[in-house]
Amino acid sequence: MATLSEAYRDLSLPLHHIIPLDFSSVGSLPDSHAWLQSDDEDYRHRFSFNGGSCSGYDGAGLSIPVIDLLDPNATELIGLACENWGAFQLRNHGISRNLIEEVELEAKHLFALPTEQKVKALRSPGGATGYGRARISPFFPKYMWHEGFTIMGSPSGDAKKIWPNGSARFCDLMEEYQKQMKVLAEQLTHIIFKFLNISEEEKINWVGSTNSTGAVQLNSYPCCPEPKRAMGLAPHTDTSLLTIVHQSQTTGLQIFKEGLGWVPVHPHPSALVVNIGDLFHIISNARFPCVLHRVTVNRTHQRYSVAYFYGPPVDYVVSPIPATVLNKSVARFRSVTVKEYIGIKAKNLGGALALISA
Ligand SMILES: C=C1C[C@]23C[C@@]1(O)CC[C@H]2[C@@]12CCC[C@@](C)(C(=O)O1)[C@H]2[C@@H]3C(=O)O
Ligand SMILES: O=C(O)CCC(=O)C(=O)O
Ligand SMILES: [Fe+2]
Repeated sequence: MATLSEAYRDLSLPLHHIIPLDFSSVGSLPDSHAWLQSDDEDYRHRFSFNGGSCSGYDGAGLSIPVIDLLDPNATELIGLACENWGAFQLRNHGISRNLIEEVELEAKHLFALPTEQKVKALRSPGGATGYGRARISPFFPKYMWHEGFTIMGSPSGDAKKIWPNGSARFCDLMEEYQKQMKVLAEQLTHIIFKFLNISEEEKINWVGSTNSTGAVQLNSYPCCPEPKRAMGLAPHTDTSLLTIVHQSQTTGLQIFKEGLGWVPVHPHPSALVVNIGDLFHIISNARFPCVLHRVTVNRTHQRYSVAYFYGPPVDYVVSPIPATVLNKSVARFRSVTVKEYIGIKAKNLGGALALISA
């Protein structure tokens, strides 16, 4: 059984799309990081989303729902949020506040290190884990105001390069976080299957298996001298089945909603953000949108987030589930292995779903 890291092995990126800027050494926005509004809009159109205003938001406070996992109607509320928004915020999710705060603190320590120390764990061109720019960097004309650290399973190989004498605490916390996030992701997957009326026979046999895939991405968006012309994380959809995000108390995350434009996802101290990724979009036969999202930056507050990406084993064949196909009478996507889809997405990003449409 291939691993998630192996799925990325042949999808090599040039070093300039991996090495982040030394943000501490610049006092003004370099041209390489100065975006025109059209850079973002052009890209959004390539995802074939129509309507909505890109810059102005007049949604009168509308945003994704905040759902309590202990609510007796949680299944219905979560299912409707997936249909209407492709995302929601989740309270009473069962992950201890202490663990989340400790993981955020480790991320802050890591990103506060001098660049020469962080680049010791630079992601290699054919690698999947370690320090670097977002993988989507080559699809955009400008670089993002962002640095990331990707973890798949034990981060000890990368962490030891940064802290040769003491990486145990970082590693233990990241492993515990992945363990707990996996349980939550499985619980949400079961809830969503129930909402979709997926019967026992159709139930996907990998949920709860050791082969499901998970990855953690620590994200940092440093304070930016010209935030209006910079981009934290460019518009993208996640490749996962679903993604669970903890955001620090600094605004920046926005999701694109037809008719409304870019809608902010305000940090809620006790909530995690859950969003539908491409794989659930395929499985649900497009009943759930895979939500397009981006991150803006600001002048005074460094922003952090911790994203957990959950998906089936990489050899698993993903296709619209018959119960959901019935609703639309025809399957909108052909079958594809997760590994094959990762490869198509790495070459086509927003065009990947169109390339597997049936
Ligand atoms: C499992 C993964 C999803 C991700 C690629 C990765 O291998 C680890 C990093 C993830 C991330 C985080 C920032 C946005 C994103 C599009 C990217 O460039 O790297 C996602 C990737 C994804 O969802 O495809
Ligand atoms: O920083 C955030 O809030 C979102 C991060 C994100 O979209 C990602 O890691 O894929
Ligand atoms: Fe994302």
